[in-house]
Amino acid sequence: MDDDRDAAQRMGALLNRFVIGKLPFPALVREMAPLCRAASGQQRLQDLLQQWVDTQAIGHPLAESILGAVLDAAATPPPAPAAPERADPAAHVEDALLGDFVGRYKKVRTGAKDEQRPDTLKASLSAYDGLRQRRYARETTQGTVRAPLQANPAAEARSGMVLRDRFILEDEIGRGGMGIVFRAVDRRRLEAGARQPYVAIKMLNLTFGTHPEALRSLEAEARRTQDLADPRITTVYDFDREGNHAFIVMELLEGTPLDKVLRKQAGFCGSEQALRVLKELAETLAFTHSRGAIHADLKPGNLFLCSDGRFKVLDFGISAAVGPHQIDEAPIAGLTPAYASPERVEGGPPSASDDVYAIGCLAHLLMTGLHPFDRKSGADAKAQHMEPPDLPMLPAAARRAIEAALSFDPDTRPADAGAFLRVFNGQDGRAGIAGLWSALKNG
Ligand SMILES: Nc1ncnc2c1ncn2[C@@H]1O[C@H](COP(=O)(O)OP(=O)(O)OP(=O)(O)O)[C@@H](O)[C@H]1O
Repeated sequence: MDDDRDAAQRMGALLNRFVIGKLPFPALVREMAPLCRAASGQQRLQDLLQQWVDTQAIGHPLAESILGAVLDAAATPPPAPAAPERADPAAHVEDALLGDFVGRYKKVRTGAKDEQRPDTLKASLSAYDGLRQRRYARETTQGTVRAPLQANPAAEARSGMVLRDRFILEDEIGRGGMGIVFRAVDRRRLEAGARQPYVAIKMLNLTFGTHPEALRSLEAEARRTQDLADPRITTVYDFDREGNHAFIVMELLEGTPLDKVLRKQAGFCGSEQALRVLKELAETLAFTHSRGAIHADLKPGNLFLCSDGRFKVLDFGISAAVGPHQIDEAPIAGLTPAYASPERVEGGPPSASDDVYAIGCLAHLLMTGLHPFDRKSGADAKAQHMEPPDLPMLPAAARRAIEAALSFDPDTRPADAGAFLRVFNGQDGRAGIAGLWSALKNG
C-alpha cells in the first residue's frame, strides 16, 4: 500500500517538474517508464493524467502524448547507457505543447463545452509561444539557430506555427513548386464566431532577403487578384510576411484538384461534368482577359472541383508575377512546360494567348484524358511538327476552336479566351458547343 502511494507521489512529482519546465519531455518519459512496467503502474499513470486533465492542469492531447510515450518506453528495453541523447529535449516539449494547443483550437471549433473558455486557450497559446521564444533565444546564443536565409524557408513551417499572432497552421494540404500549402485557423474569424474559421496558407519558398523583387511583384499580383473578385477565382485574402517568410492567405477550398480527378475518377473524361469544366474555364479566362489579367500557369493542378459542385481557378497570376524574377539557383515559380506555348517556353513574356494554348491542352485532357502532344512542351511539340488528334465527340466549331488554340504560331491562335469562346460556342455562325450542351442536357 505504501509502495503504491510512493509510486503515485513520484509520478505526481515528475509530472509537476515537467509542467513547470524543469524536466524535459524525454527525461519525463525515461523516468516515468520504470514506474509503468507493470499493469498497475500503467493504470496509476492513466488515473493521474485523467485527474490533471479534469482539473485543467493539462489538456487531453498532451496527456495522451505523455501516456503514449511512457507506455511505449515501458514496453521497450532501456537503451544502452552510452547512447547519447540526440534530440533536443525542448523540441519534444514544444511538440507536446503544440499538439495540446492545436487540439484545443480544434475543440473550440467543434464546440466542445469545456474548451469554450478563452482563458484556457490563451494559457495554452502563451505556454507554446513562451517556449518558442526561449528555444529561439537558446539556439541563438548557442549558435545553433538555422541560417536566416536558407533555400527553402517554407520547409520550416509546420503544424502549430502561429503567423502574425493570427493564423495557426493546422495541417499540411500539399506542396508545389512555390511552397507548402496549409489549412490554418484564422483566430480573428474564430473570435468573431465565423461559421468557417479556416483559410489556406501558402508558405512560399522565397525569403525577402534573397528575392525581394519577386516577392514585391507577387504581392502586387495578389492584390490585383483580390480586385478580380470572380466566384470562380480562388479568393486571395492577403499577402503577408512573418519575419523573412512570405505567405499568401487564401480561401480554403474543399474538394479535389483536377489533376487528381483525372487520375482517380474513371468516367470523368468526356463527361458532361468535364465539358462544363472546360466551358467554365474558358468563360472565367474570357472574363479575366477582358480585365487585362492573365493566369500564365494554367494546368490541371490549378483547377479545382469543389465538393459543392463549384469550379475554381487557383494561383491566378502568380507565375506571371514571379517568372521575370526567376533565379536560377531555385525553382521558385511554376512554368509547367506541358501547358506552355512555344513562345513562352522560349522565354517570351506571358500573354493571354499563352492561356489560350493551355486551354487547348486542357480541353484534350478533359475530353480524352490525354495530352494533345504527349506532355511535350509547346517548343518541343513544334520542333517535332506534332499535330493534335481530333476530338470527334465535339461539334465542329468547338474542334476548330481547340485546334486553333493549339496553334504553335501566336498569330493564328485566338488572341484571348474571349475570342476562343466565340468560336467554341459557334457564335461565328456555325454550330458550336451550345448545340452540344443542349443535346447533352436533353439526354
Ligand atoms: N486555397 C486552397 N485550398 C485548398 N487546397 C489548396 C489551396 N491552394 C492549393 N491547394 C492544394 O495544395 C496543394 C499544393 O498546391 P500548390 O499550388 O502549392 O502546388 P501546385 O499548384 O500543385 O504546384 P505549383 O506551385 O508548382 O504550380 C495542391 O494539392 C492544391 O490543390
